[in-house]
Amino acid sequence: MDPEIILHKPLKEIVIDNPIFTDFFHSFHIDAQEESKSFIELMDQMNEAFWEERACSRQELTTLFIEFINGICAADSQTKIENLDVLAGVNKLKEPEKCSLHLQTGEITCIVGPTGSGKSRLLADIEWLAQMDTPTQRKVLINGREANDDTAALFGGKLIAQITQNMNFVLDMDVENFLMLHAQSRFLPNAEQMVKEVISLANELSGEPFEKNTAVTFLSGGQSRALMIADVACIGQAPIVLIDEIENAGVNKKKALNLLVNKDKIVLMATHDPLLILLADKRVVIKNGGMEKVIKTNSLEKAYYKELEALDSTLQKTKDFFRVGNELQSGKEL
Ligand SMILES: Nc1ncnc2c1ncn2[C@@H]1O[C@H](COP(=O)(O)OP(=O)(O)OP(=O)(O)O)[C@@H](O)[C@H]1O
Repeated sequence: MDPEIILHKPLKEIVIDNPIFTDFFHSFHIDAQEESKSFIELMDQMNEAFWEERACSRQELTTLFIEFINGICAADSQTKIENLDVLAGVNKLKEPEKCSLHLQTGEITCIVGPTGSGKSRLLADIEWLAQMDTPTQRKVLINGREANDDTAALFGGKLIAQITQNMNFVLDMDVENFLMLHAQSRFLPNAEQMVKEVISLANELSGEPFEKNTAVTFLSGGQSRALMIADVACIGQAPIVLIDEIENAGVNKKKALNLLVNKDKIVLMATHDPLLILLADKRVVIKNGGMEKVIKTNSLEKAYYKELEALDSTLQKTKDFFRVGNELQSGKEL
């Protein structure tokens, strides 16, 4: 964030990009949300009454604003997640794990392994910011440093978002109000616009569209997951997203992952789905509760993904054909 650029940017864009600036403008009674002038342009047109009311000079306010920008830059560099490491612990037999795991922002990593091998345990260790205090004795590092409650506190409870198969709502509220509540709790100045975007994205991800006034308790499993993914991507600011098996969730998996990765997050996903596995940048193989090896998706696998995608699309078309009550008559319908 360059102060020189911020000083010349329309105020309404500044607060959309970084809502925390709203506080600064608010304390000087400046309505930034509607202001298309830049800070410098605005200062140029202010009269004596403006400065008297605020008990400061143009020079003082500009200095304060630059200090505020620098403060945000310093906080940003502290709270920017670049990578996460899971240092090897032990498997279920208490033998040392064969490898550690390194995750980077903008990358998708899958966790693969047979049922019961320990995929969810690995996600739980990260969610827990394990420090050799779980059965696996793994240690989680964030940006190379031991993660603890203070690390989580730096993000105000927004460090990690989790999306699982068994997500149910118990809230008696419609989709729009639910999202609005979340957006407002994150102080997003463009909450209404963001809520609209989340609903439209969720409807793109889910096979069965829903309305903004649908009660969240009425959403199907797939619709809930689609809503959660769109919410995590757009409103939630967590830089680390853990996903436990979305393969049967009734969402457009590829779109969902692209959406999350475009927002520059670390995405780690336990899955049995070969499409998701090949869509990822790499995968960690779990055996007997231990990390066995990390495999980078190679070019052959990436090419094979295309073949698999064509098969998957045929399967999807077939599912859609039968689930709306069609029958095969001539054999040419599909
Ligand atoms: N290294 C370990 N040490 C001790 N217990 C472990 C270890 N890894 C996994 N476990 C335990 O093994 C059990 C099964 O693990 P988990 O539920 O993570 O498997 P999974 O691969 O997610 O299974 P599924 O594919 O069925 O969802 C859990 O009780 C988990 O706590």
